[in-house]
Amino acid sequence: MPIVKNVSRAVSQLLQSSGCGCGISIVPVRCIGVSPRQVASDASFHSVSFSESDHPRVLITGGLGQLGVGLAKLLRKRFGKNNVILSDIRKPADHVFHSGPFIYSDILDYKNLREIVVNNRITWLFHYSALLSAVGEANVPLARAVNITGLHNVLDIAAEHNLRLFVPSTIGAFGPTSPRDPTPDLCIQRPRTIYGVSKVHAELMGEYYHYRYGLDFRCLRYPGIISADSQPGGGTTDYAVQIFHDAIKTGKFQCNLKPDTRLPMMYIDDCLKATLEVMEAPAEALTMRTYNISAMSFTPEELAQEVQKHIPELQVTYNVDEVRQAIADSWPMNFDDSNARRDWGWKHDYDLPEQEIQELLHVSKLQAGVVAILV
Ligand SMILES: NC(=O)C1=CN([C@@H]2O[C@H](COP(=O)(O)OP(=O)(O)OC[C@H]3O[C@@H](n4cnc5c(N)ncnc54)[C@H](O)[C@@H]3O)[C@@H](O)[C@H]2O)C=CC1
Ligand SMILES: CC(=O)[C@H](N)C(=O)O
Repeated sequence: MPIVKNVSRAVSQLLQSSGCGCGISIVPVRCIGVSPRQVASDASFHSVSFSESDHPRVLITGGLGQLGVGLAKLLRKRFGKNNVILSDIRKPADHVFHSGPFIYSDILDYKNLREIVVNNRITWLFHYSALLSAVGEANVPLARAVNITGLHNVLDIAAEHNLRLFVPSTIGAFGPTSPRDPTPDLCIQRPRTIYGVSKVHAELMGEYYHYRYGLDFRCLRYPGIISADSQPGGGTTDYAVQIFHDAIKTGKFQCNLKPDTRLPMMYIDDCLKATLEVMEAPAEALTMRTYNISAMSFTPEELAQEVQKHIPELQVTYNVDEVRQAIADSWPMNFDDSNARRDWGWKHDYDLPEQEIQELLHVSKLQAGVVAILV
């Protein structure tokens, strides 16, 4: 399974593209929906949600976080710019606002969400809104509202309007009593964070709606996701993103986890690829509705060593955050994703060492850029 060498390609990619802030603008939406929730007790939604010859009409909730903008970019390439609507409760950066449709949507506002789905003839919904593990522990009532009540709104609207629904779960859906190395799809799940509890709830509710109402619910348990052009949203695995930003900006990085804390991780391109692939997979290929996906697994110390190959002057220190450390110690160290590989052909790209010559060329370009920034 994944060793630190496997991180090479992702590290190179991340360091190359590191940077990017968030500018902003606003698009208010009136709330005019009035009818009550309508999931009939005998409802059945087994038909496909759009004509196979058409592109899906996509809505992404919580789209301005670490993952949503990249997902929109990928989906717009595939389905057309105007078929993919990003939404959030925050103002989008200028470049995001100008890159395709954006709309305000608070997932706690059921009527507004339904209005958006109806008016835009949405057929696929990617539900990204959430409070992540560390910020969730800091504000449990809000995490409960967004991650659980918000999910209920999304599930009802998806069932009512026959949507194909993707909800990401996480390595955080497991806990200290789960097998940790590796963690299979089906095993004991007793997480000890509100984030983890809400994600187990999402997995179970989505599957229940699938079997009870025929909702086309699809769910992947993501590892910690590393990216360079988007900021992490307050999770336990954030260090693995922050190190790239700090390495480029200051040449110093203070890690809030112990150096030997091993967690499953994935480069963002692999994560988004998997998300699109599972949504496009024929229903008959899916023997389950919730799958682990895996790529690599490393510790802060191993990642730091890898980054130092590109930026030897990077100084790494450790100042452990007890809350995050306790969370990390209860999470999987390696993820077993053999079911995803078997059922719908999941295969990650970012773990193979690059051809030596490519790497050398890449590194020298990279070092030139880094020196220019640091001087
Ligand atoms: N980034 C990661 O490493 C991982 C992410 N995931 C899941 O993927 C999804 C996306 O993750 P990230 O982009 O990293 O999250 P993030 O925390 O960066 O972004 C979440 C977004 O949700 C929005 N949001 C909060 N309250 C909302 C509300 N009431 N209505 C609408 N939007 C609201 C926030 O404004 C934010 O832009 C989440 O569900 C997360 O649990 C799962 C595993 C790993
Ligand atoms: C792994 C996740 O779900 C997220 N990045 C977090 O650390 O909370």
